[in-house]
Amino acid sequence: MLTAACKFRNKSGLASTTRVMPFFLSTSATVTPLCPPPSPYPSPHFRLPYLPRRGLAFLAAAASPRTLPPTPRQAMASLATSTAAAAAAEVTHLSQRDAADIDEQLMGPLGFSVDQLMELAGLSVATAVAEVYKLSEHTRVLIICGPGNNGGDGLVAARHLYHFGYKPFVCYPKRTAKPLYSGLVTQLESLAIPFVPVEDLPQDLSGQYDIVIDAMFGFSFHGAPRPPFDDLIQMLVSLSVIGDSAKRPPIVSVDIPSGWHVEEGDVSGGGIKPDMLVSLTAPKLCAKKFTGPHHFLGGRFVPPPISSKYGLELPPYPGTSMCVRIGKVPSVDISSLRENYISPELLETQVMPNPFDQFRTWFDEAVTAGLREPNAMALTTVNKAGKPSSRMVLLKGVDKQGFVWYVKNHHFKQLSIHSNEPPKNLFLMPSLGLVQVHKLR
Ligand SMILES: NC(=O)C1=CN([C@@H]2O[C@H](COP(=O)(O)OP(=O)(O)OC[C@H]3O[C@@H](n4cnc5c(N)ncnc54)[C@H](O)[C@@H]3O)[C@@H](O)[C@H]2O)[C@H](O)CC1
Ligand SMILES: [K+]
Repeated sequence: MLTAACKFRNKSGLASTTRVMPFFLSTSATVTPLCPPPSPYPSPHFRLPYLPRRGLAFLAAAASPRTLPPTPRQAMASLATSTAAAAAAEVTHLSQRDAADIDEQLMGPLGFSVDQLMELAGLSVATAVAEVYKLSEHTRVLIICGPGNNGGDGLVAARHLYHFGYKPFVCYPKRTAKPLYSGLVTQLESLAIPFVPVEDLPQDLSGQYDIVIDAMFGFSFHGAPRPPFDDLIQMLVSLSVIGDSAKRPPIVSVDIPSGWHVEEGDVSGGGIKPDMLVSLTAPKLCAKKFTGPHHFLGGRFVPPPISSKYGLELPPYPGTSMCVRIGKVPSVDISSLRENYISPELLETQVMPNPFDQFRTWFDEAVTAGLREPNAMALTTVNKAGKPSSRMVLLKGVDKQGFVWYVKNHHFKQLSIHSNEPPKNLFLMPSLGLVQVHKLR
């Protein structure tokens, strides 16, 4: 019997297709030990014969691109970010002065343009948001942008979030009449991203948005916030006081929680309490006072001359990631871990008549999607007393005659393959949303 439900997305995570795998029943139980394979896989290895299909049934499970689980690569990146977080106990925090100095040097002798840095900063914000707040539960994102570069980071993040599948809304009340900013606005308009005037925002943002990004002020903020940002900050403060985090959109602050003193933090104690902070280049001193669950670093552009001049101790970015978690990894509520599967139909006409051909196609897709060890399968057997046991083995081949896998010699004795109950194998291909169960008689 072979069952599978599959949703597939390509490496970029932007395209998806839905697949089904037929059940099939076969008629007899035989397991043929084959010639010992070459080292490093000790003998014996076994081939389950291909047997004629008796019937077909279908399991349906699929999802839109918005609800797909992370690819293995993303999962590994998350793991790496966590590992990096643990390793980065001591991270440099910058004064306001040093932050501004570094900015000047990057855009002076080090040859960067503000557009470049802002693009990378905004991309970091978008990727960090997407890493923590999955599309399936957080679709509508309000980005509140200030008049300076922090606001520019927000505009860039809005564009990337749109391309990641989120639905951004932008509140940008004090527009800067420079080509960089008007270009960013035009880009968002071309994506039909709504610009929401301050007066049209509801006093309580919790009903209309799933995430609020605070891109009002960064490291050049000083004094008390002037209108309309004073009211906007208050709106975010009222959100933070809703005790039940499940009932309010999380607040993500870009570089600095707006209204906080850049070095001293939330001096009055009545400021924004963001759930997530994405520090850019390096955390500023105020980040020491950040107590939310998610602190990320972004702005993967710091060249060695800056690192050595300022003695920057920063965690390494994992792989190709644009952000890295810093600080403690929050403990996960295991019961809340779930994927939402929307279930369109799965049609018999969409699958290949021969389930082994179908398996092979999906297996190749799993490899292409970067799944780690897609040939790992759980093999379950039942002994004569009816006691089941499972172990992980590696698939070493599949053709029209069956599946081939290896186990060590002494493990073979424990397989109980000659009992009445036929062996089953199980493939878990989470990045494809695929579980395949094979049972042969
Ligand atoms: N190297 C980097 O890390 C990069 C960071 N980026 C981002 O840029 C900001 C800093 O940008 P900057 O334009 O210097 O300042 P702000 O965005 O913080 O805001 C300046 C803006 O705000 C006005 N303002 C200041 N105080 C107040 C106040 N009390 N009330 C109202 N308005 C105020 C001021 O007049 C200016 O108009 C950094 O944090 C990062 O987010 C770059 O994008 C890339 C390089
Ligand atoms: K901010």
